[in-house]
Amino acid sequence: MRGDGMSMREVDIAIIGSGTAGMSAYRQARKRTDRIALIEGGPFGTTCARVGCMPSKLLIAAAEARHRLAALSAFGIASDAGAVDGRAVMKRVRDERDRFVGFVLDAVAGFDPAHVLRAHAEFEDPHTLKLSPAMDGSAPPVERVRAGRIIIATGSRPAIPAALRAAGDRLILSDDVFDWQDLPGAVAVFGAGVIGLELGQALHRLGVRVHLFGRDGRIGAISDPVVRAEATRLIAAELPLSLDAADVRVERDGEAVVVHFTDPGGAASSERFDYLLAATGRTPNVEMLALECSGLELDARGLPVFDPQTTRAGDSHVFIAGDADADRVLLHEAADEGHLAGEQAARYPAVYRHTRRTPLGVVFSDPQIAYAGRRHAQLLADGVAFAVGEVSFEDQGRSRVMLVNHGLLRVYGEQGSGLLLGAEMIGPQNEHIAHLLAWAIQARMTVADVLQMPFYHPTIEEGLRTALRELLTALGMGAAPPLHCIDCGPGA
Ligand SMILES: Cc1cc2nc3c(=O)[nH]c(=O)nc-3n(C[C@H](O)[C@H](O)[C@H](O)COP(=O)(O)OP(=O)(O)OC[C@H]3O[C@@H](n4cnc5c(N)ncnc54)[C@H](O)[C@@H]3O)c2cc1C
Ligand SMILES: NC(=O)c1ccc[n+]([C@@H]2O[C@H](COP(=O)([O-])OP(=O)(O)OC[C@H]3O[C@@H](n4cnc5c(N)ncnc54)[C@H](O)[C@@H]3O)[C@@H](O)[C@H]2O)c1
Repeated sequence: MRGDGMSMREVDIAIIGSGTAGMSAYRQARKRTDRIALIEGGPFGTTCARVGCMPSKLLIAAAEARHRLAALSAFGIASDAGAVDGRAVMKRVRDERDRFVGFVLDAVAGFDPAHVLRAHAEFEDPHTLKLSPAMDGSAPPVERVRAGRIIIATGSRPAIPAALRAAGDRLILSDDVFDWQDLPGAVAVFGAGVIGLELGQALHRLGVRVHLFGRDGRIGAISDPVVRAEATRLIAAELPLSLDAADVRVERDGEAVVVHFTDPGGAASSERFDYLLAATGRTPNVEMLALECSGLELDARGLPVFDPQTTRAGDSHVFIAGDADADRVLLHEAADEGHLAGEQAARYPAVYRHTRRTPLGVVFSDPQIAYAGRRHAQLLADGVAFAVGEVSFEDQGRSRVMLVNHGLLRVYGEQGSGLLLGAEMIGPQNEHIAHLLAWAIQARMTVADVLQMPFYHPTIEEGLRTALRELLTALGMGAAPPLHCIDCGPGA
């Protein structure tokens, strides 16, 4: 503290944001120094537990439970169950969400209280952070923090296109959904990306009237046009989907939100909803950081230029981790980057490059959308010579047995080396197949190597084997498998 009325705390490392990345950074930095400030301006508990991964999966779990009932008659089982008690559904989502948040709060309570500052932080100069009251109004314990190293772990927030603001107080974000006391009657979901697809389908399956509006034909962050076409077909077969609607206009009519649009056939439509959910992407929380005072080089988006293998911004003493860097905005990547940033900041000026994990992403729609390794668009952009193998799940044995036989998986292998490069897919329980593939790619296995691994019968993984065999043939490294090969087991 300084004695001139300008209170200042001097630390080795200041971490801005105590989400997943910030907490992970704190744990690493704490191993090497006791002079730390972990500064949090919003609520503790992390985006993932409060309004992200966990509550969304709770809502999806309820929706899937009801959806399975619809398949019962096809198995010869009569059921008149399936009435949805919206209040009970949302109570379980909130209760379980609170339980997950409680675990995070317990972890924060275990941190040294002298390290934790409730305040909003922004740069005053490259080594000084100016503190102002936190979101809950609590006054910061000091006015400034002066730090040898600074970690930016400020997360992201929903990006809202101006045109959607016409919905006024009926415009909602994913954050709002998890505090609902009951399910609404009708919701227009804007954005057919990851959040729009997960929440839109879940609400539809819980009996809410949903219309999913996308843009430019994009769906679920899929880059492979063949997989995207299959995903569009499957989702459109279940709920109203407009990925290419033109002249979209939003207006309020009393308590209702009205969406006017022209469908690809040229027909003009208007539809009324209780709410408009904006799921139109997320933007990193950096513009309130006064980065212009940080001395950092910024890119065209105003984000610090950084190295993902060190998390270091340029050759500075500043590190950036999690959604704030807009690089890989996923939970396990935020945790990894926080770990890396904490370790590097503590070691600074000795900074070492680390190999990052193989990319892996899962959209918890049904069927699940997933990717592993390099995506189709990236392979094309990088000019890689690659071949493709694919399998449809329509006739895949185990998928048919379970009546989940929908979707398509495409795997990519490198010409010449036969290395497995990546995959994109929509299909049953594909979260597991995507993991297997990401692990194989990280282990630098060839397609032939993966085919040497055991495949149990009858499993959905046998579908992966079919795609890999086709890929091996397309690479010129193996004979075409016989149609319905019997050593694979029936329906493999
Ligand atoms: C609906 C939804 C579902 C999701 N589902 C999944 C999923 O299934 N799987 C998956 O991998 N990922 C999922 N994600 C993404 C995942 O939640 C994020 O990638 C991850 O939580 C980001 O963590 P973070 O530490 O970067 O940010 P956060 O957890 O948001 O932490 C940032 C913290 O910084 C604080 N802060 C910001 N600015 C300041 C400042 N100036 N001063 C002080 N404090 C500040 C904030 O208050 C916040 O506490 C989902 C996201 C959403 C929204
Ligand atoms: N299962 C998961 O891992 C999971 C779940 C949820 C969120 N997340 C993370 O959160 C991030 C943000 O999710 P998101 O769904 O908001 O972003 P997103 O980038 O996945 O999708 C946003 C979509 O909105 C569309 N869009 C933009 N403006 C529009 C408009 N005016 N009208 C209609 N469509 C419009 C875009 O074309 C895009 O398809 C994801 O990229 C992901 O990394 C992950």
